[in-house]
Amino acid sequence: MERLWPHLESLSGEKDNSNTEVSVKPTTWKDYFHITKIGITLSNLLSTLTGISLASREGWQTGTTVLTLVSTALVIASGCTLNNYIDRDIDSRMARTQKRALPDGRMQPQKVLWIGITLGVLGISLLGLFVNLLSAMLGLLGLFVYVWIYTAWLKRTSTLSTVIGGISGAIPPVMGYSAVSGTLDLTAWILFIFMFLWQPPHFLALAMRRIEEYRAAGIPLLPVVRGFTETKQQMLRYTTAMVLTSFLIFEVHAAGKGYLTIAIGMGILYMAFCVAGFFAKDNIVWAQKMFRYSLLYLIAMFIGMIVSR
Ligand code: HEM
Ligand SMILES: CC(C)=CCC/C(C)=C/CC/C(C)=C/COP(=O)(O)OP(=O)(O)O
Repeated sequence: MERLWPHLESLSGEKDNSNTEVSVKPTTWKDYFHITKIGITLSNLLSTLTGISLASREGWQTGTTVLTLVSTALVIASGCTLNNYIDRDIDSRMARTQKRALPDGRMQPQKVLWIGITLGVLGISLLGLFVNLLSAMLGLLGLFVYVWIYTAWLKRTSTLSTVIGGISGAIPPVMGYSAVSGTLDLTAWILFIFMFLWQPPHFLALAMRRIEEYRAAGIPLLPVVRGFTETKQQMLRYTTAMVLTSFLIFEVHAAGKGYLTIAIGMGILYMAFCVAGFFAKDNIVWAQKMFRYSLLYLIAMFIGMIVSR
């Protein structure tokens, strides 16, 4: 295992020397939240809530909603914690990530590994025992794709990492939907495709903004390998497909006219932002705005789906 995936040494029980270079500092209570990437966990939870809402047309079931949110949060937090564990070597090479608890020596890798495993076992068990088997299986699939396929393998080796990683990011809303409906119907698939398509423009904007750091860390992202023009073309393609998919949520009567208004307005603006990128004087400033807009767009769309029936 060591030769193929040197960053996974402790999984095989071998000695972990990854942060022996840095002094061991005391762990703060905040570190326990931050290793779960609390911002990403909570935003994924909003997507789960949206899935629950779309499937709850007959009215909310409070028990199922609370149980689904708590157990899905545990599964996502598990994925993020295990991502922090596996990525501790590359995280120490980038300014954005080197102050995290592991690269900074505030937590021991073995401890983080066990926290990640415990959260995952707890979340999947709760889903399987108290929600349904389908949502538990989806959680397991999301965890597998995010931790093993994306983090341990593709992130270090291929520009396809973010596209394949997008499968895991598209699963939480479907977990919410299937927790209530018990099925994977057309609406569930549309939701999945919408979230899948949202992610490449979201992340490619960040990858452009931080290109020098990613290049230095040796991560083969699209802007690093193919340059800015190709990246902008791909962002426009994904965004166009995502905006068209967003209209289908109205077409299948999963959300109402209020939602459609938001989808059209915010969608056209998103595409206009993408086109503006080809004329941008400063690519980094443009990319920064695109990243922020990707988050604003998603929050507005989720609120539209939840509120407009
Ligand atoms: C291929 C999939 C994805 C990739 C590669 C990705 C990557 C990233 C990265 C690297 C950051 C850190 C930005 C920074 O530190 O400056 C980030 C931030 C963020 N992402 Fe994503 N992301 C993905 C999917 C998602 C999904 C599915 C959601 C929500 C449903 C999401 C929501 C957010 C939010 C809210 C932030 C800002 C808050 C924070 O950094 O804690 N991302 N994303
Ligand atoms: C069900 C389940 C577990 C779903 C996973 C949901 C999830 C956490 C989605 C985010 C996907 C993703 C690729 C984030 C970036 O990680 P990164 O390692 O590129 O970010 P970093 O560079 O900031 O560490």
